[in-house]
Amino acid sequence: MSRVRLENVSKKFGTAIGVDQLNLTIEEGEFFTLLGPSGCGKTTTLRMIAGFYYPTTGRIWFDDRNVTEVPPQKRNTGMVFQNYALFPHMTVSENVAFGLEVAKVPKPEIRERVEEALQQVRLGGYGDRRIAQLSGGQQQRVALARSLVIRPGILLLDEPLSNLDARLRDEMRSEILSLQRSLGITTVYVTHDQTEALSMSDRIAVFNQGTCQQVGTPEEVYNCPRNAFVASFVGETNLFPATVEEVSAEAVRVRSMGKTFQVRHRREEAGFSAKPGDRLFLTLRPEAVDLAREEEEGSTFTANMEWVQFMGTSFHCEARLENGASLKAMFVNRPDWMGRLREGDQVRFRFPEERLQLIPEGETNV
Ligand SMILES: Nc1ncnc2c1ncn2[C@@H]1O[C@H](COP(=O)(O)OP(=O)(O)OP(=O)(O)O)[C@@H](O)[C@H]1O
Repeated sequence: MSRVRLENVSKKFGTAIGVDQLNLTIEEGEFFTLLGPSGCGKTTTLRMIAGFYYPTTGRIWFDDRNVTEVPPQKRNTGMVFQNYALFPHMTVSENVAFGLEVAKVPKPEIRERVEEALQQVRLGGYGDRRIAQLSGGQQQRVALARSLVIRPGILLLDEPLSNLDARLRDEMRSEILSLQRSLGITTVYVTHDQTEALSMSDRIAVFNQGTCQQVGTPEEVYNCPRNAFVASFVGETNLFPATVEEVSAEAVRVRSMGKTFQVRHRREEAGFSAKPGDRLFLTLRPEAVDLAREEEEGSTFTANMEWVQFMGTSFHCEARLENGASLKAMFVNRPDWMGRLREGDQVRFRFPEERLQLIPEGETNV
């Protein structure tokens, strides 16, 4: 098992920047996810950890070993690719055995280890099948077995679930996670899917345009996003432009959409400071939006319901506020609410002040 450290790592492709000045530490045994939209640099980062790319500048460490320019086969990492990269003309066992054959491991040991790896991914008895005879999910398991059979210190997974249908994805998510937990192997997982990242990871690094925007536990990244990009990429959110009126020890008073809001401080640790006149975003997650009671005043807004979607466990809706801003809201399904949320209706919403947060307007880097 290894701890992985990236120190001021940048990767340029000609003049294009793949990754810029990245500093990351992935702890031993951790399930660590690189999350971000297409082209943000997550695969480039994973490939540098694997040794398929060398950084243009900076250093990579596995524990105390500088591996910056060590070739992939000498790093003891196991990698699962998005398209699995299996050999279609070989059997399952031959695919899994490949790395051990190359390393000239004795035949009886290869047989034993291949069987053990297939058991780990619940493919015991499938050794003689051909790859073409397997479903997508089974092929994914073969790829996983092939990466585990070499007993790597670090497991690298590049969007391993993106070719599977939704139900299989959920199933494989739990399987990969329980395998990782039982082996205790340091794992770096690349995905653009925030649900995968939130549900599987010990910690997440959120990427945008080649830079890391925030590193934290799923709860930290979701509940205390550091900037507008993280707030809107990890989950959905409402962002309303606001101006700071007054800053006290406990709260910041802001003006937004013609109303005044008191927002409790909770960002000192992130180095956030605001002064009167500053422009920033007031944010509120859709699930924090509430319906106002008849007599209620204060932070309430009348809005026109533009659409409502029933999702089974919840209703998702979007409404247009009087000032033209749109508001996303989400309500847990309660049968007694049927018919209360209808497209075209005037609805009064409440913004609970304890759920409001402030995010600096221009901040894009950590
Ligand atoms: N071999 C390459 N040559 C030139 N540019 C590259 C190369 N690989 C990546 N890039 C560029 O570097 C940036 C980061 O790419 P990267 O593949 O790491 O993104 P990603 O977040 O993994 O995206 P995706 O999810 O689409 O794979 C992109 O702008 C991409 O075009």
